[in-house]
Amino acid sequence: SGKPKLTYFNGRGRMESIRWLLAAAGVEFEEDFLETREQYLKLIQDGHLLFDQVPLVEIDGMKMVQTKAILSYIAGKHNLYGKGLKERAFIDTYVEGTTDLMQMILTLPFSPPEAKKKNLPLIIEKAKNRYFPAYEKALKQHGQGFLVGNQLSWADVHLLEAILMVEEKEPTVLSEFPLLQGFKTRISNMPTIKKFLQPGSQRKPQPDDKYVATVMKILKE
Ligand SMILES: N[C@@H](CCC(=O)N[C@@H](CS(=O)(=O)O)C(=O)NCC(=O)O)C(=O)O
Repeated sequence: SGKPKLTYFNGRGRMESIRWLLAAAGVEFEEDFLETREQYLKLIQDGHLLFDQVPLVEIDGMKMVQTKAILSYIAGKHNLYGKGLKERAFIDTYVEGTTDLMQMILTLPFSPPEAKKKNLPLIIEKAKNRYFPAYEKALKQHGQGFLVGNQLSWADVHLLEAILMVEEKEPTVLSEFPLLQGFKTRISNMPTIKKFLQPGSQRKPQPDDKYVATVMKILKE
């Protein structure tokens, strides 16, 4: 069908940033949800998972794995990777920061209850005192509507995803960051992103116990 095909569990995990970026680029995609360990083992036996891991994205005749490689490919293909080496370097830097922040949140549901209780406040503290101040400063210094250059990039999409994810845990997290508040409104209202934020889109809900149990069952972790 020509549309990229995403193979992953029916939940956010590492694949959610790929859904965001494809949606922001206005690219329709199909999804294959892993529900059983047999499905996962068959992908491995058929030689589709280079490192026996998902996300798997079939795109342009390639079976891509490794989330960052997939995201970079999509960003490069859809003009979301800036203009030139320096803009791309800034985008990579900003994306690594939001990756570090989102990775903390991603692992929460798979942590034991006492770790969850301890780590959530630490994540909010890092968001408020390390990550969001950095992006507030970046927006202030760049003085444009976007983090890099004068157009939407992978960095903007990734930061919006991270802001919404932290707000799900702490709704007032942007109260000290006026530029990020404006950024959130501006980027959320871009047509392709606005559409992805509407109910009924392929955006996934927060992970619940069922999701965690399914992933553990499939991966036997
Ligand atoms: N660096 C890889 C890591 C992928 C990864 O660890 N995937 C997990 C599933 S999840 O963490 O995304 O939920 C997996 O397939 N684990 C199976 C295994 O590592 O044997 C990426 O970014 O894609």
